[in-house]
Amino acid sequence: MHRATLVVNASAGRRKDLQMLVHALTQALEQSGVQATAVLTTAAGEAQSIAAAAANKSDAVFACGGDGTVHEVLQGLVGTTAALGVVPLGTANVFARNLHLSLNPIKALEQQLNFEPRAISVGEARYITGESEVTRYFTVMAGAGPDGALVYRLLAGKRSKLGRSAYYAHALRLFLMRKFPAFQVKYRTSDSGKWVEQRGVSVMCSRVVSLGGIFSRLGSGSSPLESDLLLSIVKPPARVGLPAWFALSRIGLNSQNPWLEEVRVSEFLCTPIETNHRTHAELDGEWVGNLPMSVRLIPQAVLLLMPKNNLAERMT
Ligand SMILES: Nc1ncnc2c1ncn2[C@@H]1O[C@H](COP(=O)(O)OP(=O)(O)OP(=O)(O)O)[C@@H](O)[C@H]1O
Repeated sequence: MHRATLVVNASAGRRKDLQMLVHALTQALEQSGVQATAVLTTAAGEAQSIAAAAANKSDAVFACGGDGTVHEVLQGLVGTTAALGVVPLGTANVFARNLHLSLNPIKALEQQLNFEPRAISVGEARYITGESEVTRYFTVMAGAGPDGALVYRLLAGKRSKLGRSAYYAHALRLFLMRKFPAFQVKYRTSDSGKWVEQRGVSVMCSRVVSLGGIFSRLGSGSSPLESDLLLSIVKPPARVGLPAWFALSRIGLNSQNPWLEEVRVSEFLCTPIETNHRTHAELDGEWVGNLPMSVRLIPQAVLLLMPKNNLAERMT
């Protein structure tokens, strides 16, 4: 690695020492012989264009923030030759945890100086915003239903102030108390290639081993190295399906849950059934809008800094 850009979410987590930290991160790169540039965001959504502009002049672009920052930086890097790196400064840091990165930002950066770029597949979601179709990529998860409603309610600034435990408590209450209408889920199985139709009150498509905290077993067991998508569909009614999903996943009995279908797919499409009800969708923990949404896997879409040789297998 000769040149690296740090894209820093100036509002991630609850850091008061950000300026000093950015200086220390830049120094750590320079001391390793890497020419470093740091750019701080000034507004939500800006990390994407900063990363896209940095991609053609950097070997690696580090998303310094939480999963929302990784998500934005990813949008700017798909299809480029710059590798994605992560410096965890967020609240949940699910992607960084799944990469087995230290949660100490400097240590995480130093770890990745010994990593190598490896092409990974990413999810691609398409949905409508206003009049236009939007395409976005994800590395942690895509979901619709309760998790979409959760991130819709917990807007970014408020969420950061809440911290992890308050966030989980809020999530649990919302999942168990709110009404969630059924929507249609159409998916193509990765083994037979057949299209199957199902009704769901929640879909979750995870690309990581663990979503962390109370979500750790809900949509777990996938990896960014896998060449298909792991889809978890909770079947209606929500008042039975959602508590059963929470309870049985905690004790490792997902396979015994009659209200849960876990299937490996190459693509899926979620469409509302009741037009007077909105079903919220999220990507990597960021609210993106309402159903309909279609999702597929884009092979070898982006380079990710990963442990060398067999250490990478720890992600699977
Ligand atoms: N300068 C900024 N001012 C306000 N919001 C910003 C700024 N830069 C980035 N954001 C927004 O902050 C939001 C949250 O960022 P991020 O996900 O990185 O942190 P987090 O929520 O603390 O971490 P995690 O997602 O891991 O829990 C993102 O939606 C991003 O668009």
